[in-house]
Amino acid sequence: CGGSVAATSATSGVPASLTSSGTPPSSPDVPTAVPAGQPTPADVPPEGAFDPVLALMVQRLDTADTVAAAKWVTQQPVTDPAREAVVLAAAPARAEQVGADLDYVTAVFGDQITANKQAQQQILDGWTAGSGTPPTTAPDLATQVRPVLDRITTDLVPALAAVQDYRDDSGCAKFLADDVASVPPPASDAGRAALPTAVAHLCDG
Ligand SMILES: O=C(O)C(=O)C[C@]1(C(=O)O)C=C[C@@H](O)C=C1
Repeated sequence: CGGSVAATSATSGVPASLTSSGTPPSSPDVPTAVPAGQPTPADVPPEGAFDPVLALMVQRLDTADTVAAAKWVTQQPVTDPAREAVVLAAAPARAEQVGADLDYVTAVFGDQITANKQAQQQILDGWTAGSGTPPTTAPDLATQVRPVLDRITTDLVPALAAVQDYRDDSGCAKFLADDVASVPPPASDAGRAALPTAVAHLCDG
């Protein structure tokens, strides 16, 4: 017999399920619950809401010169994972004390460390490149510098608790940008360059 390979007859089963769709929903003459056409004003934090947070972030960035000096003199790398773990444990511990949001505090402190490293690196790169005079002495990191950072943690966490409810405001990012531009900035070029990193997670949107 002829060995035909292809099926030749149309299947008799008709896909009936596709034939009954396609009726559009009736046009919506039903009244809507929310009046249309009203622009929603942006939810904006109160004036100066982020000022205490920003002041502490600036203080923290202002430590970068001293931290960098200590690292230059003792020839330590910028990144100290063990110390980062200490900072990133202390911040949520403080958050639990003051009722701050743990995820918010952790995200913001991650940014503080990144920003501090960014500033330190810029300062160290400058010394390496021969701009400015590198230090020959520096305060001790463990006994003189890190206690300052620890004190800032103690203060920054409750300051974050005070603003955490504004982070979802539709006007948060714009308001924050204006606030950042209006507060006294970090003292050094490196600190000023790192400030956007420090504030990166203050607003969600
Ligand atoms: O304590 C240090 O050694 C710092 O450089 C400061 C800091 C911080 O921002 O807390 C930044 C980078 C290090 O990896 C650890 C901590």
